[in-house]
Amino acid sequence: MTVRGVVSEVGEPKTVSTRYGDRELLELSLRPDGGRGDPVTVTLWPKWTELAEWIDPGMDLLVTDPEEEEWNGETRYSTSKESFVVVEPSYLVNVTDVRAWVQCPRMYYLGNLTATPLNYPVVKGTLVHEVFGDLLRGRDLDEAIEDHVADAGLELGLLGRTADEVAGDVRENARAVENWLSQGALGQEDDWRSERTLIGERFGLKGRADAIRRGVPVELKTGKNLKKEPRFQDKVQAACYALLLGEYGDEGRTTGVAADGGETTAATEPSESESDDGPTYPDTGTLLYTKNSVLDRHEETGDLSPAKDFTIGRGFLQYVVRQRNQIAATAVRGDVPTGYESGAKCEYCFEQDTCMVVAGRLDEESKAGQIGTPVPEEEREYLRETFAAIEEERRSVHREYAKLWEQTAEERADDDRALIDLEPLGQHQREDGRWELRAKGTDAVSKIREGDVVLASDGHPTRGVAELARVVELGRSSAEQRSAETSTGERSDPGDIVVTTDEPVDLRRLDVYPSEFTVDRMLTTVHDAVLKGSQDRKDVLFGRRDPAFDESRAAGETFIDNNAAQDEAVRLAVTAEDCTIVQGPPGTGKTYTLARTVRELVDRGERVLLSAFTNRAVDNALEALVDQGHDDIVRVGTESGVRDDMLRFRLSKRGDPDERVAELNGASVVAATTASCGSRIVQSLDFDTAVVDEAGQLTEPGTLAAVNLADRFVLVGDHQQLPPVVRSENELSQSLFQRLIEEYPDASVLLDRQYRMSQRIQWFSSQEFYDGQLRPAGPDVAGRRLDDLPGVSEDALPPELANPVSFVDPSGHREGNTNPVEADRVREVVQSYLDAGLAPDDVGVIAPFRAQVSEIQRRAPEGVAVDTVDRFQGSDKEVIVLSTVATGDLDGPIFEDHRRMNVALTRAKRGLCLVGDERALSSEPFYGRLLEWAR
Ligand SMILES: Nc1ncnc2c1ncn2[C@@H]1O[C@H](COP(=O)(O)OP(=O)(O)OP(=O)(O)O)[C@@H](O)[C@H]1O
Repeated sequence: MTVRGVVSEVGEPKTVSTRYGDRELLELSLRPDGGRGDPVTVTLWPKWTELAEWIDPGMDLLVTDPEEEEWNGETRYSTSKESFVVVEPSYLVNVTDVRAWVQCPRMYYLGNLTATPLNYPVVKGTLVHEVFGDLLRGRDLDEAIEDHVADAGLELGLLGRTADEVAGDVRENARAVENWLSQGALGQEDDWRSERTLIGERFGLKGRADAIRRGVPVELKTGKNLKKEPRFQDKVQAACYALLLGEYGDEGRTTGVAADGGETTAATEPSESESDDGPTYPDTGTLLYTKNSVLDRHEETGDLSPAKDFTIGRGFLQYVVRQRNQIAATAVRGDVPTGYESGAKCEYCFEQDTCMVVAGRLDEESKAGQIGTPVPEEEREYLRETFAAIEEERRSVHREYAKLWEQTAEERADDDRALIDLEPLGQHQREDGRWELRAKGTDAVSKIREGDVVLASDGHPTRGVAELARVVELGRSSAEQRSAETSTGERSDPGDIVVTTDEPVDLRRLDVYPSEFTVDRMLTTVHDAVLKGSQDRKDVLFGRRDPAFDESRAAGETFIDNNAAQDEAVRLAVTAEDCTIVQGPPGTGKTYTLARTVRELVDRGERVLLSAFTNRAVDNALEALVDQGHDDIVRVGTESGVRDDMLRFRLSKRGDPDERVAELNGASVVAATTASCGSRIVQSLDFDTAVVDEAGQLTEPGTLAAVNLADRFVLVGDHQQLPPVVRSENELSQSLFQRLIEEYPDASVLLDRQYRMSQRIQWFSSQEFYDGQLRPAGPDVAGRRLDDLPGVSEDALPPELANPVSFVDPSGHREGNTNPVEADRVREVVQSYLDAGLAPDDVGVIAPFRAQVSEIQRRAPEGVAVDTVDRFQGSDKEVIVLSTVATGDLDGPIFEDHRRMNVALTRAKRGLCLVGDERALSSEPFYGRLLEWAR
C-alpha cells in the first residue's frame, strides 16, 4: 500500500516519549488525488523527519507501506520500519547524480553545469565499459578491443594517442573483467546480462546499470580501490540500481529484503508492477575496480582483488532514497547547493578549484570558498532565469517519461509516441555481440524515425522487459507501400522493422524515448557562454555595446549583383567584428546567400562552422555551397542523419587516429547540426565564424552551442516563421535571433525579394508579417500562373478554384483533431488540380494536426505530399491546399501562433486553396483578414 498526495502543511519536528524512549517525529498534511482530495495526516518517524528541511507545501509526496490508524474518526498514516518516503516521485533523478550528491552536493551541481571536455580518462573509461559489455555478450576480448579502439579513432587522434597504446591500456583493465567472469562461470549456474536501462516510477530514479548478475547490480569502475569494501559513493550507486531492480521485480530474485503489503486506499496510486508480495530488492551489490588488476602485488598493499561485494540492507536503501529526495527537492525549489548540506571535506576534493571559481564568479555561497570577482549582475540574472527555464523544460521531459506508465499502449499509439502490437519475427546475435531484433512492419504512423534511439519492449516500456534500441529499418510507410502496390498491381510486403539492442527482447512494442540530453546540453552551453565567453562577445550579448563593423574590409566590392539585400547581407557578414543577423522571409534566397557568405569567408582565409537546427537544413546549405563550387567540407553527423548525396563529406570517427584528425582539421568548412555542435569532438574545435541557419527556430542555448565556438557569428533565419521547439512556455521560446534582430537593427538585413510566390499569393504574408516590404524578385515571379506549367490548363479547374488564391467551405465538423468531411473535400480539391493537369508531386496538403494529416493521407491520391506545417518548412509546391480543421471557433494553441500560418501560406508558388469553416475563421481578426484575402 502507498499514500500519495500534495503536501499542504509541514509541521515542526518534535520529540515525543515512546516505549522505546524519546523519538523525533514530523507531522504533515497531504491532499491525495494530486491535491484535490481531503487532507490526510501523515506522521514521519526518525530517518524521515529530516524532510522538514527539504519539503514545502505544494510538493508531491509518496509514502510506501504506511501504518494506518483510526483517530477520532479520521484515518491517519505514519511511516513503518519498511516505509520509503519519496519527494516528488515524478522528478526522475539520475543515479549518477545521487552518487555525486553523496560525495558533495556541489559536485552534483558542478557536474551538471560544466561539460566534461574531451580527455583521455573519460574516453578510456568508455572503452573499458564497451569492452565489458561485449565480454558479457560473449565476444572475444581482442576482437572487442580492436573494434572499439578503432571506433574511437577520431577522439584518440584529437588527444594525441596511438591505437596500440590505448589498446594496451584497455586490455590491462579488461583483464579484471575477464578473470571475474571466468570465476563466476565455474561452479554454480551463472546468469547475467549487460547494460540495462532502468526507469523507476516509484522512487523517481533512472539510470543505466552496467550489468546484472544473478539479480545483483554490478558496477564497473576504471579506478583502483585497495580497501576491502567498495567506495561509499559506489555503493550508493549500486543501491540505486537495487531499488530500481526491485521495482521492476523480474530481476530481484535473490534472497530479498522484506516486502511491502497488500491493498490500496483511496489515497493510493496502484502500481501494476507490484506482485502481491510487493517488490523484493537485491540484498547485495558488486563493484568491479578494473585498475586493481593492473597493480603490482609487490608494490601495493591492501586488497587487490578487483571484485568487491557488499550487503544492501533496508536501512541503506532508505538512506539512498533520502539522498535522492534532497536532489529532487533542491531541483524543484531551484536552489543552488552550498556544500554545507553534507559533511564533505573540501581539502581532499579534486573539484575544489572549479568549485571556488564558479562560486566566485557567480557569487554563490560555497563551503570551499570563492575565488575571483563576480560577473556583472545582469549576467548572473540571465543565468538564473535561463536555468529556471531549462529546469522547467526538464520537468516537461519528465512528464513525457511519466506517460510511459500513465498512458495505455493505445493512448501512446494515438499520440504517435509508440508502435504497438508488433509481431516479432525473430532475433539474432550480430558479430559484434549486439542483437538484431525484427518485427513485422506496420501501417501505423508514429514520430519514430530510422536512426532514433527508442525503447523496445515485449509489451510495456517500463514494466516489461525493455531495452534501449536503435532503429535500423522501419519498414515502409503506408504511402510508400501503396505506391508500390499500384505500380506492381500486387499487395506488397510492408517490410520489416529492424532494431539493434544490447540484449534480446521479444519485439512487440517501440516507444519514443524521452531524452534529457538537449536539456543537459543547454545548461552547460549557457554556463560556457557566461563563464568562458570573451568579454567582447558578452558586451554584445548583454546589450552593453552595439556590434561593430569594419567597412574597409569590403570597400567597393559587390558580392551578389542582382539582389541588393543579399549583397548587403554578405557585406555585413564579411565586415562584422561581432555578428550579423540575416532575416530571410520565404523564398528570398536565404540558402543561396548563406552559401555565398560562407564561400566569401573561406576565400578570405577563415575557418567556418556551418550549422543549423536540422540535418535537412545543414545538407541544403552544403548543397548550395557545392553548387557554388566549394567542396572543402567535413560533415559531422550520423549515417542515418546525413542525406545520401552528402555522405561523401561525412567524417568517419572510426579509423587511424592521425588520419581522422587530419581529415577534420584539413577542411575549411565543418558542417553539423547545432545538437552535434555540443558533442565533445566539435566542442574541442574553434572557428573564425559560425554561420547558423534556421536560427529563428533555435532556443538561445541551442544557438550558443554553435556560436560559442567562433570569434564571430552570422545568424540566418526568420522569426516570423516557426519558433523554437520547446515543450514549456517560457524564455526559451524566444530565439537569440529574434532578441538580437530587435536589439540591433543596424547589424541586420531583411532579404526582401522573393523567388517563389506569385504576386497574389505573397501579398497577405507581406502585409501581415513583413510590413509590406516583401516583393517578388521580378515580373516573371510576380506573374506566375498555373497555365505556365506544361500540360496544365486553368480553364479545366472548377470555378471555385479558378483564382490563384481560393477559399472552400465544406460545412464539416471538427471531431477532436480531425474533420473528416473537410478531409473528403480536400481530396476533391486535390483531384481537381490533378484533373487540370498538375502532377501529384506538384501538389501539397498541409493540416494543423497529425490526426487530420492521417485522415487526409488515407484519402489523398498517391504521390501527393500531406503533412503538418513543421514538416513543410523549407520546401515548396506549385499548389498548396490548406486544411484548417477548426469549426465554430478557433480553439487551441496551434491557431494562436500566426507564424505557422505564415509558413503554410508561403509554401505555394502558383495556387493556394484554403479549406475551412467560414464562421471559425471569422471569429478572429487575423483569420478574418486571411478569409477576406482568400475570397
Ligand atoms: N540572387 C539570386 N538570383 C537568382 N536566383 C536566386 C537568387 N537568390 C536566390 N535565388 C533562387 O531562388 C530560389 C530560392 O532560394 P533559396 O532556396 O536560397 O531560398 P530560401 O530563402 O532558402 O528558401 P526557404 O524559404 O525555403 O528557406 C532558388 O531557386 C535560388 O536559386
